[in-house]
Amino acid sequence: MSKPKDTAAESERQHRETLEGSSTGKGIAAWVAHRAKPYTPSWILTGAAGVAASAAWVPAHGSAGYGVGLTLGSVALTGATWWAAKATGPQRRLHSAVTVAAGSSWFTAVALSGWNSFTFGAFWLGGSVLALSWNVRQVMRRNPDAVQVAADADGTLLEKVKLAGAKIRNMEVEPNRVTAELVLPAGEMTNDDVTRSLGNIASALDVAPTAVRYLPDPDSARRGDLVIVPRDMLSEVVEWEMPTHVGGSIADPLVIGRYDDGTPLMLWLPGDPKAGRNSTHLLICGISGSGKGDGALNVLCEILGRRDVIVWLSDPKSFQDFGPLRPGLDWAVEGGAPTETMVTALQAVIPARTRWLGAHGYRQWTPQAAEPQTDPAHSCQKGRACGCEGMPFLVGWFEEAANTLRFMGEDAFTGAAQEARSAGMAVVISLQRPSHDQISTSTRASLPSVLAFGLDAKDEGMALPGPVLDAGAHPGAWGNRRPGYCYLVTPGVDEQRYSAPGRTWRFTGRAARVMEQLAAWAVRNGAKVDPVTAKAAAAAVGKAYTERSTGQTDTEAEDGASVYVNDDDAETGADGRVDAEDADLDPNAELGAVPAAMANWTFAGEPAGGPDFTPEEARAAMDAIVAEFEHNGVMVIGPKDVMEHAARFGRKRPWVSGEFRRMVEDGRLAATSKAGRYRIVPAMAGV
Ligand SMILES: Nc1ncnc2c1ncn2[C@@H]1O[C@H](COP(=O)(O)OP(=O)(O)OP(=O)(O)O)[C@@H](O)[C@H]1O
Repeated sequence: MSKPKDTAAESERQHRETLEGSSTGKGIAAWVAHRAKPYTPSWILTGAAGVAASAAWVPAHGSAGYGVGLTLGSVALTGATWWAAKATGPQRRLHSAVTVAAGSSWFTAVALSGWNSFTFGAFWLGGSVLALSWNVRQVMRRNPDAVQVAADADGTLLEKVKLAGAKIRNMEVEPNRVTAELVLPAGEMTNDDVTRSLGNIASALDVAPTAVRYLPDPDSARRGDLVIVPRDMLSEVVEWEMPTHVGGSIADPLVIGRYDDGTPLMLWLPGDPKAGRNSTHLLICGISGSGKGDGALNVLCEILGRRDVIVWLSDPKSFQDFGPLRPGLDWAVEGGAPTETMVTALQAVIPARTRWLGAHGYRQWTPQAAEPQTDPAHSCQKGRACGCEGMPFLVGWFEEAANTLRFMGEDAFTGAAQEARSAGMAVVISLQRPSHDQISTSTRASLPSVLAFGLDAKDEGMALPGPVLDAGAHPGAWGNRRPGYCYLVTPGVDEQRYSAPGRTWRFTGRAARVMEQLAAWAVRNGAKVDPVTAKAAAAAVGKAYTERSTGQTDTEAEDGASVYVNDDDAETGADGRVDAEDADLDPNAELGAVPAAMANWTFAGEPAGGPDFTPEEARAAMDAIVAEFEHNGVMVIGPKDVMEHAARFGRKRPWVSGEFRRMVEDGRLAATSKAGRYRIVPAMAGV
């Protein structure tokens, strides 16, 4: 056990003592004095300060040097208190510092000017309030629930839940947490037996199922810590106020709520800061009403407050929740074709970004990569600083992502996700249900982090890793009855915390105004897309990116993008909107000559009534259709999308398929990783 000191047990002993006493007249006075005794130190100290200040007044009176000394002493004492209390909780630290600051200021005032109506009033009013505030803390420190649980969690409890023979070695009782070190009988039981008994332990102690957790000792099959958190400290709803670290780096923690013991709930998208690994992708999941939307807002607001990150976001829900933040996003699209285009661009920028990072000596993205490259150790030119523009971290965010994942196809997603982790990119995917019909096992495995809100119990296995569920995590117990309750599994957080519930902050109407201000801040002070990413995106999807609508006015990056002609970076695209008819087309296969049978399809048997286009006119019409798609920012298409238009001049599906092949040969279309879908090569890329 890490903290042998048992403050709750001590407060319990004091509590028992205060209740003891007799009921005779003398006895009652003695009992009152006895009960009041634990609360007297703060009052005695207040009185002592009064006496000491009166004594100090005599020599101090009228001395300027003494006045300066006292004032400096008061400041120094407050500073020392703040420093000395750094190991305690934030509330205790603030309370101590405020008490010392108020007390020493008052002492200085009396020492210099003596007793008058002001110093007297401040003494009895201020002194009483401060003394009482410490008494209140004393009362609150005792938590009968924890004490009761500790009393119950003895050998009888273990027998009741069929763990007879197990021993409790140490028991630590904190205000709202009991930690019992369990040692199981050698050769008879394993940690798995305790895991299986967690529900029974919760039932025996009459606490919530999620209040009991077991953290097995990784070095032993029969030892571990049984943690019981009797009172739900998360039941209080806390409103979101503002991001925690505006102007900081995306490498600083994103703080999105708190755990049940009050510590901050946080994650690092660029990866574990201690281990220095590659970035992580995040799955946010939870059923409707579980608070997933507010949870996502917590994460996104934290991201947008950082100086070195840009966000591409797809939201098929038409920015219902994210509306106020939209101007702060580098690129924002709704669902359907624009999302498909964004995914294509996201895949296309990966190799360009990885190449740039490698050329500048970064094995992984760091905040330094986002700054101008003035360090010769991070230069693309031998022996001297290159001065290249920095590359901000890129977050690709896909709301209601089940369709997006289907568009991309499993292999395309897992491959891209893997590569993106070393390209200074993180993908955030939000899903209502992480079930097998929504997300495949391998796609799930490529998302190392998860923020799981209340779920359907049968989806728990896909949401959280087995050991976290074994340790007592149970999001299925919440459903949508505990909005904002969540489990966070992510690199950088102590694994023992994975099974501890947390709660995000709630967004209310008032938050919209702050979000607008945050977006405005991001437009002015946040990162702008770097030329490498912008050019790779423009090469892949052209105007869909360069003419994207955002709240940003800086078009520098887009200007740079328009001269980019290297198409290698944009070789792959993705989608899943493939007709059954096209599914067996292999877009990557060698495009041989058009089959003989197809040659005859051309323009034969056109329906009567269709415009009488010559082959040349029909081809020109086809080119115009593709140009129209490009003009509208739809950069990934398939024969199905074109059919409706081609039918108007009497062309059928085989003719359209033939035209697709011609355009691939001409370089106007490029195959994507998905059968039957093609990326329009931006007209400018061939300039
Ligand atoms: N941390 C929280 N504390 C308390 N209430 C919350 C919290 N987060 C969200 N809520 C409330 O829960 C309700 C549902 O939240 P939210 O809309 O975020 O859920 P959701 O999972 O996104 O649902 P849907 O998918 O239907 O949009 C809202 O009334 C919201 O105010």
